[in-house]
Amino acid sequence: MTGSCDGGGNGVGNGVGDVVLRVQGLSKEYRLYASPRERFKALFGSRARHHSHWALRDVSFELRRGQCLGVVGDNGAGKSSLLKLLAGTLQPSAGRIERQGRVTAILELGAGFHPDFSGRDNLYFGGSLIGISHAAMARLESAIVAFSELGEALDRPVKTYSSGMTVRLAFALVTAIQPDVLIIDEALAVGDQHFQKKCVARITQFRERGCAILFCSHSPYHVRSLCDRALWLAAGSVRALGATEPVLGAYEMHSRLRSAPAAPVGTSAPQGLSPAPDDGGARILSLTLADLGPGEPALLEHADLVATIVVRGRGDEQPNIGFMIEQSRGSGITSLATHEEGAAPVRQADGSWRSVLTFPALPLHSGEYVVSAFLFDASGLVVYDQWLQHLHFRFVSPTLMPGLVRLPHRWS
Ligand SMILES: Nc1ncnc2c1ncn2[C@@H]1O[C@H](COP(=O)(O)OP(=O)(O)OP(=O)(O)O)[C@@H](O)[C@H]1O
Repeated sequence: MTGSCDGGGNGVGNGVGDVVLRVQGLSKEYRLYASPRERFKALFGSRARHHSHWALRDVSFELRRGQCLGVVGDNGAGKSSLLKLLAGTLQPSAGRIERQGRVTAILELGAGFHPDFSGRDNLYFGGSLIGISHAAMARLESAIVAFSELGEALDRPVKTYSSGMTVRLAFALVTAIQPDVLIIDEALAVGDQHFQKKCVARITQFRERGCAILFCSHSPYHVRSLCDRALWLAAGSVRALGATEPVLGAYEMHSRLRSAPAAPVGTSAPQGLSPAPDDGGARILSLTLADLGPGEPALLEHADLVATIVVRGRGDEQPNIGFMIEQSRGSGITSLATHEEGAAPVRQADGSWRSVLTFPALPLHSGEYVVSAFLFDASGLVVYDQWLQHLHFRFVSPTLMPGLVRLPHRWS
């Protein structure tokens, strides 16, 4: 499920500053056999009966105290293999991993729980697997139980828990002790919106106290928000490593080229609308564009683009709203968010929140475009809801020149 291990004494910190994780020449070979029979025969013979698949080849990097490294890459690039190697649940075929201090991994939350044991018994059982002694667990138990909010369910067998309850218990357990290195796979936060916020708050708090984080994600937004460095894995090798923005910019360019042509044109159906049932939590209620005329996609009949987004927040929390314009087939053009610009949504009489975003004299050339809306929490880290590529529109620019966007400019 998850793990913690104490890498103290491995020597990373011996006079090497504040490096807490050092990976050198790390490689992972998976051996693929044509059949179980071939695998069995390989145990007794000297002849190689497998095909090799190198999921990772010669990966090297360092992580320093307080740093957050985002790992990105296409499907199959080797991200999960890397995380499992760092967590110690997989053994490398070559290379070295040096750790300093406590390393905790949030991977496959709850997978190691015993279904017939109660939640409480699993705390002691699971705790012992991640280096928390019985005595230490007795001290931590009440805080873990409080964080998981499981109440009396704690004494029921885990097999009676919903998946949300299981991950709440697992998250509370593995993060009960602040690690020196935290490894997070994809899901930054787990469970419902309320628990997601708690998870993000705990992770952020760890980071503020100097915990190094290695975070694997398909969400460039989260990598940008959280990470100061990024590692791009391509076919098992390091394609780029460095400051977040240049690495992500290069990775996004690669993704765009790979996936073009992108979204289908001509539909105004709410694609990507959150499939979650309405549980009364925060969500986007509407996204509209003013002055859309007839046609498919609709023609924007005004030089200004005016988008109105109405959302439902959580309690009294001030939500944040994001908006993105993309070409219908091709590149993103601009993304904006209220928390980036100090432009708080306005509370309406019915309790909803509303932002109106105006692009005066829309500086785009003629073409077909699509817009998306996002709903964030107060911090901008938790994405409560997103309506991806929700509305397509056509725009005829007064400019006759070719291109995509009229940049601010000056002739002299
Ligand atoms: N147990 C395994 N046996 C054989 N091949 C494997 C095994 N696990 C992963 N692979 C292969 O290793 C490569 C890297 O897989 P990995 O899961 O690490 O990639 P990933 O970047 O996490 O992908 P995704 O984003 O799709 O989760 C892939 O080609 C995958 O098919």
